[in-house]
Amino acid sequence: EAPGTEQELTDGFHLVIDALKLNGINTIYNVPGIPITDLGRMAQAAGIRVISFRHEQNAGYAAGIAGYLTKKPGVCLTVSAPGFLNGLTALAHATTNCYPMILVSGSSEREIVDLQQGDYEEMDQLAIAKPLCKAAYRVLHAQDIGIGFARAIRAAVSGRPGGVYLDLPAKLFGQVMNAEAGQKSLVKVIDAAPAQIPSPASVKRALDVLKSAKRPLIILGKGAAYAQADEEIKSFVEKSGVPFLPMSMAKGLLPDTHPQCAGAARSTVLKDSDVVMLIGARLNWLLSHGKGKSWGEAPKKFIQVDIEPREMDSNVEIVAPVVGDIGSVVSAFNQAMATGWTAPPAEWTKAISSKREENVAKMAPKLMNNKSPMDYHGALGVLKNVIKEYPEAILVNEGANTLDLARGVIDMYKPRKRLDVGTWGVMGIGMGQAIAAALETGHPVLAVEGDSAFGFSGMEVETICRYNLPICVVIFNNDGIYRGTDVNGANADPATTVFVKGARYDKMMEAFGGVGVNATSPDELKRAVNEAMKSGKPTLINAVIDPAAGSESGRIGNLNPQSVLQKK
Ligand SMILES: Cc1ncc(Cn2c(C)c(CCOP(=O)(O)OP(=O)(O)O)sc2=O)c(N)n1
Ligand SMILES: [Mg+2]
Repeated sequence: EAPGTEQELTDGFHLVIDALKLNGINTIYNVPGIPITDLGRMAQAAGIRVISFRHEQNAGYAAGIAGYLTKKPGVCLTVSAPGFLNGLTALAHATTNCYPMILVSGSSEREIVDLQQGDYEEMDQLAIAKPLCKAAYRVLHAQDIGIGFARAIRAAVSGRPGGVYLDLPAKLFGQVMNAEAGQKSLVKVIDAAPAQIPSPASVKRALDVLKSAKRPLIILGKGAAYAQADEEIKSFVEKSGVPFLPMSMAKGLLPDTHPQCAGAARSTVLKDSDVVMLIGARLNWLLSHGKGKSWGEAPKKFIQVDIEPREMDSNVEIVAPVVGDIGSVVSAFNQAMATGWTAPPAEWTKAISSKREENVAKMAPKLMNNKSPMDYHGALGVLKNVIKEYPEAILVNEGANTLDLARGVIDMYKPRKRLDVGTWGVMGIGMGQAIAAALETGHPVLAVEGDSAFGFSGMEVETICRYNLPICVVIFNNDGIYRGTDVNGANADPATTVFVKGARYDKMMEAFGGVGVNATSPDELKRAVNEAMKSGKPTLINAVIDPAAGSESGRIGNLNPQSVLQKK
C-alpha cells in the first residue's frame, strides 16, 4: 500500500470470532482460562453468547445437545490439557450419539510439545482426541483459521453427525495479518449437510418387504428425531398403519398416546413382529443387538434406514438397507406409497392396542398412590401430568430407576422434547443438557434426576442461577445409587452405594438465589413443580423417595457381571 498508510490488521482472536459468526454459530459453551479467556471476552463483546460453566464436561454435554437440537455444531471451548480432557468425555459422547459438536481447545506450541520440553499444560491433544471423535484438525497459521473452522463444521454435521476436535495453539490467537486478506481467508460453508438421496431400488425393496409383512413394526430412533422431518415421518407412519416403537429420545415424534404407538407393548412387538423397519435407530445393546429372547424365536426380516452405509448388517442381516438422510428417505416412501398401500392385518394391530391398554391400565393405580415418602410411581404420576399440561417443556432425565421408570411413565407429545443419557447410558448429562435446552429453545426445562446422577453435574445449579434459566430440577432422592438401603458389614464406612441420609439438595439452589423446595408427598411435589413451570425461576425440588424403592441398575441389572464364587 502507499507508504505511510497504516495497513488494517486482524489477528487470530478476531478471525476465530468472524469464522464462527460467518457460519451462524452464535453460542459458545466454555470454561475460561489460559489461553482462551480473552477469546471468550471478545466473542461476547462481538455478540456471541458465551456461557461459562463450572466444569468443561458439562459445557461439552451442553454443546453436544445444542447440536442435536439445532443441527448446527454446538461449540465447546476449553483450556489446554486438563480442560481439554474434561471436554473429551463429552466429545466422545457426542460422537457415539451422533450429535454435531466441535470441541475447540487451546493447546501448547508444537515445537515444545514435540520435544516434550514441559510446557504449561503440555499435551499432544490432537493425537489424543483423534481416536475418540469423528474428525480432528489443528490450525497453526492465522490465514488457515477460516478453512479450519469450515472443515470442522462440515465434518460435524455432514453424513452421520458427530464430534470434531479443533486444536488451536496459544500463539495462533496473537498472530496478525492484513485484515482484507484475513476476511478473504474465511469460508462460509455451503450445504454443510447435503441431502443423501436413497436409490429408488432401495426404496422399492424396503416398501415391498414392509408390505409383505403380517406383523410389521417401525422402530423410530433419535436419528429420526434429529432429522427434523417431523411431518414427513408422521404421515409415513400413519399412511403405513404400522405400529411404531419410539426409542427414548424419539418419543414425541408422534405422541406416545397415538393409537399406533406400541411403547406400552414393547416386549410383545419385539417378540411377535415378522418385519422390523429401523428408522434412525441402531441395533445396538439398547435393542439387544436384534437377537436373543426379547426378539422371539420366529425368523424376522429387518429393513434399515440410516445415513451411514456401514451400519447395515452391523448386528443382523438387513434384507432391505436404505442409505440416505431420513428426511429424503421418508419423503421417498411417502411418494411411493401414495396409492395402493394396504394396512397391516387388523388382528396384529388389535393385539397390540389391547396389550397396550392392558399395560396402561395395570400402571394407572400405581401412579395415583399418595405414599409419603414417595415411591417412584407416585412421584412420576405427578410429572406425567405436568408434561401433559406443558407439552412445550423439555424433559431432561438421568439415573437408573429414575431414568428407566420415567421413560416408560412420562408420555411425550412433541419431537425432541426428551433429552436423556443416550446410547452410552452416561450419568452427568443432566445440567449441561438442561442449560443448553433452555438457551437454544427458550422453553422451560424439567430435569428429572436421580440423586446420584445429579451429583455428577450439580455444581452447575450456580450456572443456572447466574443465567436465570427456566429450569426446574426434580431430584428423586432415595439416599443412594439405585436405593439407599445397602449396608456395609465389614467396617464403619458407609456402604459403597449410599449417600448422606435425608440430604437436602434444595438448599444448594437456595445458596445461589434459586428456589429450593423439599417435597415429601406427591401433592407437595405437584404444587412445587407447577409453581416452577409458572414462575420460570431456577428451582430445585428435593423429592424424598423411599430409600428401599429402587432396584439395582434399574432395568439393566442383567448387564452386571456376577461372581460365581461363594461369598466368604
Ligand atoms: C459416568 C458414569 N458413571 C457411573 C455410571 C453408573 N451408573 C450410576 C452411578 C447410576 C446412578 C444411579 O443412581 P441414581 O440415584 O442416579 O438413580 P436411582 O437411585 O433412582 O436408581 S446409573 C449408572 O449406570 C454411569 N452410567 N455413568
Ligand atoms: Mg438414587
